[in-house]
Amino acid sequence: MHNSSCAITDLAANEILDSRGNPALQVTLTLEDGTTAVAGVPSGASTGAFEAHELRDGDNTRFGGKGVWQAAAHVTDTILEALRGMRADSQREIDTRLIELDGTESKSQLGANAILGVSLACARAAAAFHGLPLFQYLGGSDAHILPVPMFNILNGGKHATHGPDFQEFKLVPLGAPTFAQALRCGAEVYHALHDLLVAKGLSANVGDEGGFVPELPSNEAAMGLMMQAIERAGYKAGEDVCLGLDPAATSFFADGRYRLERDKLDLDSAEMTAYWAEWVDRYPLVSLEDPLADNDWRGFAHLTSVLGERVQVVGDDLFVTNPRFLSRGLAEHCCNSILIKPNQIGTITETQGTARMALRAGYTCMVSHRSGETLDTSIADLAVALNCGQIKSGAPARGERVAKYNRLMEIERQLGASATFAGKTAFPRFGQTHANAAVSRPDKLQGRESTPSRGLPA
Ligand SMILES: C=C(OP(=O)(O)O)C(=O)O
Ligand SMILES: [Mg+2]
Repeated sequence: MHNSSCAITDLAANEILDSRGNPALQVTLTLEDGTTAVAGVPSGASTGAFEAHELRDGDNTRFGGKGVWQAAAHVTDTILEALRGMRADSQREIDTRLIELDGTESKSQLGANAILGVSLACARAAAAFHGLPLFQYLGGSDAHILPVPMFNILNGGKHATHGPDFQEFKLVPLGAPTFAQALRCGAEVYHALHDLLVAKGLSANVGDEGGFVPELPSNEAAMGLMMQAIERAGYKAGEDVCLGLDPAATSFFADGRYRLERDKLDLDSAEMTAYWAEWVDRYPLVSLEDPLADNDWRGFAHLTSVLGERVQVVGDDLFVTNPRFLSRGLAEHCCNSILIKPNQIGTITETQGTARMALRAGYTCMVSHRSGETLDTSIADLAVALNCGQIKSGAPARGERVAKYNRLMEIERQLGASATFAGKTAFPRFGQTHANAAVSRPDKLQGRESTPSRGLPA
């Protein structure tokens, strides 16, 4: 059945600023019946080596970052010419056409930013045309699971200066009964951490994703602060709230060594794994993302064999949302979870394909924002569409981060009685982990925190 009013008639593209103040691409798509949809494309800082190519203008710098006018021109010239007249609700055909049109493995001809902007705008327009919310259009009538949010409340690595070596220290409020209460918990612990930092005379400045960036004597001191903030906010660590990490280890890996400046340590891959094993013993960690560098496949296989029964090991830079790298990971038993970032692969169809491939293989999936974000909230809908149960979108503060969390609350309200918060079920290893380590062994934890060489300044 052909309905011509769903046909694509126009595409517009322009530069906007992302949350770091760098140019980002915004695409507006129009259908024959007058429906319009807008999509914004985010941008990473700690990018994986094999991510789809984000097209940036040469040295034509604007606003302190490189522009996206070339990508915008591809949208309004080549892509519009190819898609004009196609039905917006034929997402798979449209994405296939975009891939063919580009013709490169890395989407470097048209730019993955141009391609994703169109792919997303197309999905949004089709959803609007059919009178469906985006999560239902993408996920069908069974899309009902609200993801556990991971709140990155303490920033380091490439997302902050003078912070810890590790990029993200995250709260995982898996014990909450609803998404809205998980969000409230995240905000309360975030504020408790702020007050704790002020009380200790530490900086409460924030990094790219809205988390605080205190200057600390060791990386582990950040874990101590997270635990104290949870307690200060009146929650029970290991029960109401667990912890997640994204060290983004590629950023401190060179010549086969992991160099931790804060800890004055220079480790090989096996020693880095042993370092993480100690943290898994000591803290209620449920998720460990990119604990090793993105070319350390053997190291990942070893780490997964040692820790994979107890903790979620997530491949972000390792898999770059790409089925080719995920296949290698499945074959070599690397990780048991994948991060899903639409702009790492470039189309909605491929993003959903990689996520479903992972879920079929028994891997968990976490949908993710980028460190340079726009106000686009598509990832919130995508997480519900996939029923995958996990999302990360930074701190529960800053407009571009809370836009996604607020959208999830809206979806929860829309779904009403059908809404199901993923909670602990999103973490199949939760019961087997040492998730209660901090609760059942407070003496050990306290001991570590008061160790002078590793402890916080008074
Ligand atoms: C969100 C992340 O950072 P970026 O967008 O800088 O890659 C990440 O590494 O998971
Ligand atoms: Mg990451």
